[in-house]
Parts: sequence; structure tokens; C-alpha cells
Amino acid sequence: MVGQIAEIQNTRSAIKDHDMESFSHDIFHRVHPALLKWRKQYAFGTSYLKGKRVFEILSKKIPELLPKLVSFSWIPGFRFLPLPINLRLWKLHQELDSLITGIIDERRNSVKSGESNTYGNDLLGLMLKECDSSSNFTSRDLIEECKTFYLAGHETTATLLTWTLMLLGGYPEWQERARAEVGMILYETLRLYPPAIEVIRECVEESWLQDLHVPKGVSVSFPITGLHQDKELWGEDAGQFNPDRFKDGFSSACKHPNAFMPFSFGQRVCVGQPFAMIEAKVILAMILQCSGFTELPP
Ligand code: HEM
Repeated sequence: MVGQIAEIQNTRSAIKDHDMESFSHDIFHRVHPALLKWRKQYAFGTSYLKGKRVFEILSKKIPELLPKLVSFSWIPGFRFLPLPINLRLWKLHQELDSLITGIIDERRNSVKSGESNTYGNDLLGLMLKECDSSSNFTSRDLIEECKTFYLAGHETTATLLTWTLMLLGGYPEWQERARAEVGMILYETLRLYPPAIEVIRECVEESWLQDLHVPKGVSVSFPITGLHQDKELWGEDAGQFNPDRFKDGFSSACKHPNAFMPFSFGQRVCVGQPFAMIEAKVILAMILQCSGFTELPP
């Protein structure tokens, strides 16, 4: 039992750290050597080990400072004061910028030096082409987009997989069915434990949400977890793990088509959604194929 939990925890830390070397030993090598080629395909054309410090800053170092920063956020102009916490934050941002600039420059230089004749067709290559051909997409935008992708594509899928393994440990009957119905299981996990627990939107014009007045400029938070576990929308078993509710698609799983929104909705819907689902399905299929874990302790 302890071993099974340790396996889940190890998998989480392997996924979370994006330490693809150890991850490959745990998962790829034990499953199918043909899958090893996937280790070479990255959005930024560089190994995750190179991006490790970027991940560390975005998902550990900056979040560590957040509680303190939030507690001072009511002081007008606080973020501009050269206090130790702000200095630390600015330094981390500087380091982040120079790491990402390094990755971008490396790609630019490979074309300049003739080592390669195109920027390539991965995410960074496509963004670089856009940056060179459009005045609307500046080098600053490029750096910020890279940061968004590093952050948005990292913690979310790892969290989804962690909760999926937790739930499969708690509901062993679903481990067998998972081989055929992995999609439903992932959706049900996303419903119960959405990695993004809320989305925030600024109201650009005075609006009414039924009888709730929302003045222009006010930020509105949509609590995704609350929406996903609302009994009025999902029925009395809203708090239970029941992937079967998705067997006929989203529309029949719930009373409102937009009540399931782990990837948000509308114009700013997650651009990584199809990628994240494929990534999660492949990793889960590989884990199920090679792991022997069955039940979690009561
Ligand atoms: C289970 C995995 C994931 C979940 C639950 C998730 C969830 C979300 C949500 C809720 C948003 C909207 C945030 C907002 O509007 O405030 C979002 C945006 C975004 N996501 Fe994901 N995401 C996941 C995986 C990924 C992956 C793998 C990538 C990249 C490879 C990615 C890239 C992005 C980007 C770039 C945005 C910003 C889109 C925009 O503002 O136009 N996400 N994601």
C-alpha cells in the first residue's frame, strides 16, 4: 500500500519537475522504447532540463513570495517600492527574462549562423516567424508568451494526472475500465479537482448578472470548483467520482452546457486544451500499463 502511494508521489514529482531524464527511466523505458522519441519534441525545441530553472522560478520561487505580496497589495503603489520582497521579485523576473531571451537568441543565432535555414515548426519557431513579420507582435510580447506557455503548460497537466491517479487508487474498479474509458475518467477528475480553480475577468462595461450589478472595471471571479460540484447542476452525486456521467458527452452530463469549464470558455479558452488532453491520456495509459497499484488505504 505504502509502495503504491509512493509510486503516485514519485510519478507526481517526476511530472511536476519535468525532469524528463528520470521520468523517462520511470515511465518511458519501462513501457515502450518507441515512445522515447517523444522526449525530443518540445515546444521550445530545447530539453526540459534547460527550462528547469524557468519552471522553478515560475512555479516555486515566485509563488513562495505571493502570500506576502498579496497581504501588502492594499497599500497603493506598494509594488513600486524598493523593499526586500519587491527586490527579490524583480530579481527573479530579471533572471526569467534573461533565461528566456537566451533560449530565443539561441534559435535566432542558429539561423543567422547558417546552422539551420528556418526557425522550425515548433511553438517557438512559429512565434519567431510571427515576430519577424508582424509589427504587432514585438520581442517583448514573444518573451511574455513564452512565460505564459511555460507556466500554463506545466502545473496544470501534472495536477490533473496526480488527482486522476489518486481517484483511480480510491476506485480500483475504474482502473480496468480506464483502459477503454480514459477520456471520461480525465473529464471526471477535471470536474472534481480542476487544476485552475477560478478564472477572473475584468468587466469592460457596466453589466448585470441577473440582479447583481457589476460596475465597469470591477474584476469578477468564476469559481470553477464550486460550479463543478454544484448539486443543482450535477445532481445529488455531484461530490462523487462517477466518470459514467460523461458517457453521452458533456451536454447530458450536466443541466447547463457551460457548467463544465476546466479550460475556461470563450475567447480566452485554454489554447493548450487538446495538447493537455492528449498528453494526459498518453501518460495515464503508460502508467496504467506498467503500474501495479490497486487500492489506497481506507
Ligand atoms: C489540464 C491541463 C490544463 C488546464 C486545466 C488548463 C486550464 C486553463 C484555463 C482555465 C485557462 C484560462 C485562464 C483564464 O482565462 O484566466 C487557460 C489558459 C491558457 N492555457 Fe491552459 N490549461 C491546461 C493545460 C495547458 C497546456 C498544456 C498549455 C500549453 C501547452 C496551456 C496553455 C494555456 C495558455 C497559453 C493560456 C492563455 C490563453 C489566452 O489567454 O488566450 N494550458 N488554461
